[in-house]
Amino acid sequence: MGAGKTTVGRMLAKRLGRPFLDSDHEIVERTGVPIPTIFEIEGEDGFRRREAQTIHDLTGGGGLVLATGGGVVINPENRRRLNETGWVVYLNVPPRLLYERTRHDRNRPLLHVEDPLAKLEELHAIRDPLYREAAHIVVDGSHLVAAGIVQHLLREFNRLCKA
Ligand SMILES: Nc1ncnc2c1ncn2[C@@H]1O[C@H](COP(=O)(O)OP(=O)(O)O)[C@@H](O)[C@H]1O
Ligand SMILES: O=C(O)C1=C[C@@H](OP(=O)(O)O)[C@@H](O)[C@H](O)C1
Repeated sequence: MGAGKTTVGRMLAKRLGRPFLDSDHEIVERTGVPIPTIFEIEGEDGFRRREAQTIHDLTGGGGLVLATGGGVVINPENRRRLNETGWVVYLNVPPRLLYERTRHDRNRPLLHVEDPLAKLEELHAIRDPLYREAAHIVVDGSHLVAAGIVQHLLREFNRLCKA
């Protein structure tokens, strides 16, 4: 949901010396069309099926930093798969800031509504417990400096690996 996962994920991957992948980008590559077009032709259900297949295909091998679309947690199998195959980070950003960071971008079909802030508030309320269920680390993504979030994550990964 425009929480800053690309910014933070790329920086983290660089620090870890691992490749960075983005599941939405992979879906666009596979279909050859932008995400709003998938929603138009196949509806949200069609997009979610492609998303689940992509998550399945990109996880399990390890050795990479994967950014996922904000709705990936709706599907219990996605939550389980992500949680069991890697360290999952929930980058939590309040709806008002999500709105600020996404309002110039037309690439999010779920936000093509009259009141995108209200939609973000609704989605955040529904999804927050699901992100927490899937995640090993919950981090405040409203931090101003992405590098600070990355430093924090590196310390947390270290702690988890030693536990
Ligand atoms: N820590 C941050 N502080 C301020 N702005 C940020 C931060 N992280 C991301 N942004 C901005 O928010 C927007 C969305 O970030 P991005 O990383 O592309 O999000 P996502 O991949 O989750 O959609 C971009 O304009 C980016 O510059
Ligand atoms: O929140 C969602 O359900 C979605 C978020 C989008 O990704 P971002 O999290 O990058 O916006 C994209 O996967 C799709 O439009 C659906």
